[in-house]
Amino acid sequence: MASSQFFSSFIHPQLRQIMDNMCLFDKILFCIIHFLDKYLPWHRLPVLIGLAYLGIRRHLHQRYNLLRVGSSNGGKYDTGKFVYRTADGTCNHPTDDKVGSQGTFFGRNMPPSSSDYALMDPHPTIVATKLFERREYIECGKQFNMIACSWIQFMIHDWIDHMEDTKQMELRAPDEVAERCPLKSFRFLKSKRFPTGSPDPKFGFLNMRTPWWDGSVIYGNNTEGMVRVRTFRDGKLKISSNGLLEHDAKDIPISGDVRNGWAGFSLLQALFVKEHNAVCDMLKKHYPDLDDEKLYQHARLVTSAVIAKIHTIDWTVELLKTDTLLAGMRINWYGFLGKKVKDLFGPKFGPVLSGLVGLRQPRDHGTPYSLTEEFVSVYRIHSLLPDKILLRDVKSATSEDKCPPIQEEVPMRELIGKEGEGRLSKIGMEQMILSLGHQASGALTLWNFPSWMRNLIAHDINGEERLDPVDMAALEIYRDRERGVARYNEFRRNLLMIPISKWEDLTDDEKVIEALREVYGHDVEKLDLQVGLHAERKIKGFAISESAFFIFLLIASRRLEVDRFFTTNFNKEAYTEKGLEWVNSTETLKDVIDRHFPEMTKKWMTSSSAFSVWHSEPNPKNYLPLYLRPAT
Ligand code: HEM
Repeated sequence: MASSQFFSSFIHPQLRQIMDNMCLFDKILFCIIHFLDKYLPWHRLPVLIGLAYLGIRRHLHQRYNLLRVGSSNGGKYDTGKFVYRTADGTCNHPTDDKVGSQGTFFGRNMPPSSSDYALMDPHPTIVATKLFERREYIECGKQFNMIACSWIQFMIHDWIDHMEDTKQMELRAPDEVAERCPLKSFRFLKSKRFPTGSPDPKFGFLNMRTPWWDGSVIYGNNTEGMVRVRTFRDGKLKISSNGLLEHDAKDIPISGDVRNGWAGFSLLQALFVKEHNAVCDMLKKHYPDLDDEKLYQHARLVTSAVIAKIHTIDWTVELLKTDTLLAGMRINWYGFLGKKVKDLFGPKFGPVLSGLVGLRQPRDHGTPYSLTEEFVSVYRIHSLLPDKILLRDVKSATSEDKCPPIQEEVPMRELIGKEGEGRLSKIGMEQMILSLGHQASGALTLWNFPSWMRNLIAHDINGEERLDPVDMAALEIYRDRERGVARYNEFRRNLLMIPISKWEDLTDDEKVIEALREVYGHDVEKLDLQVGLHAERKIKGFAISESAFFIFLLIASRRLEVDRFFTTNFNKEAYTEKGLEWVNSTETLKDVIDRHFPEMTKKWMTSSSAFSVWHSEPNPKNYLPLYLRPAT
């Protein structure tokens, strides 16, 4: 009791109750990070101290921010019989065959919101109109390009998708904003709720994609999807002669996921189908006895691991451009001792020194794996999308040009769904990669939500157009509330962050503060999560908010350490020796682009990563220890 009072005196009053449930050791750790949050923000400290802070935070989030929702209803099985990934994500968890399979519950990082605000308070269309809608396109600078934007959609479609209900809901814009709304009202399907069979939480939502990092975005989420994309020859997947995705009789792309696609997304699917097929060729050359099934299975493991690695040590590093995160993400894959030591000794020194990949046993920290409602919410980042794509013309470039001149500006609307597929096939793969590479994505800030998405014809899981257009900006606000995701301040408290007590704690921008007052009055508790994440003052180098980042910190490691195929079965038997070499020698998206388009990056990319604007300067030399630096 006395120790409880002692520690409480250090802690913000609104966080004391959370701390009371911690063991003594965690209370001490919590006091350390709380002290730093108040007085010495971790991102201003030297890299090693910053890493220690993030290590403590990740530990606390693993203990207090992984909540189980419902049960998988699975059972024991013989892991020895399942040495490859299954089509629907079953048989990955070592003792429960259903964990992480298609159609299981989304988990949670915190309890469903306990606030009493009504579902329509304030009306989502008011929030969308007054705080979200793009007034003038704001770019995110040179840090993040349109390949990076397409990439994250490519990943989202690997991991998460809520099952819809058959019940419709209508949102009607209040008079106050109706004149300014492209849709005065719109209809959409509710998210389908299922009882969990347990009191806490009572209801949950199902994920229609497999949450594993298993490449389901190209391979499909079940047997039917897998059969659709395979050629059943030499392990390969279907691809058309122009290098882009093949299409069926209804002009729908043949790929693992076709919902809400656009040209940039389809382009990355095609690139990784090419990668899969190249892995098949390599394996067949070295192991001529492997049949179609084995070639497919090994190549799927290798390609999925390449995708996971690029996301970890290339994409995330561009999103969070700081030396601490550059080191942190490389440590996740290779460990503190770095790539050279891991190449020599393998994963034998444990997760900190040798990284998470190749661990002897998967670790789920007591909660079976799923992705979470809060994870979905922090990835609602549609403001990355611009209004148009600037097509660049290599043929008319001179030898002095660092960037090919603009040939045409294509509105985003024309690049989505079937129309987008048609445009992409005329543009061609090379010109599209190059154009997206040279174009910055949108910034994640208020008043930058694409206006064209406020009157959007969405596409269903079969790639077919929906009948009713939706206002995505308003729908995103509604979705978080419908699913019981905490509002901004409650979200922060649950993530052990200091809550805001006035608008000035969130931002220095007077115009934003005025707009927040207009929508939420003085009630900071009412602030919607999406608005808070977009309005929050950013850490230098971060494209996203710190509040969103702490969810990533937890989940980015979890996706690797919990998966049998990145831990116990990350070995020669599952991947083959040559397959492991392929994963090991591929570090970045640039490596993959170079493999398939050898001249492109040499000529047109000066940036350090294929995810930052290609004509930007390479990163300055950083001060990381040599062994932690990426190869140049
Ligand atoms: C042209 C490109 C895109 C289109 C047309 C599109 C469209 C949509 C639509 C219609 C929904 C479902 C809305 C609902 O009923 O709740 C959705 C959900 C979502 N989108 Fe996008 N999107 C695009 C790009 C992106 C990008 C770049 C991201 C970046 C991460 C993203 C992240 C998400 C997330 C996290 C969800 C929620 C999924 C869920 O509820 O399970 N989308 N998108």
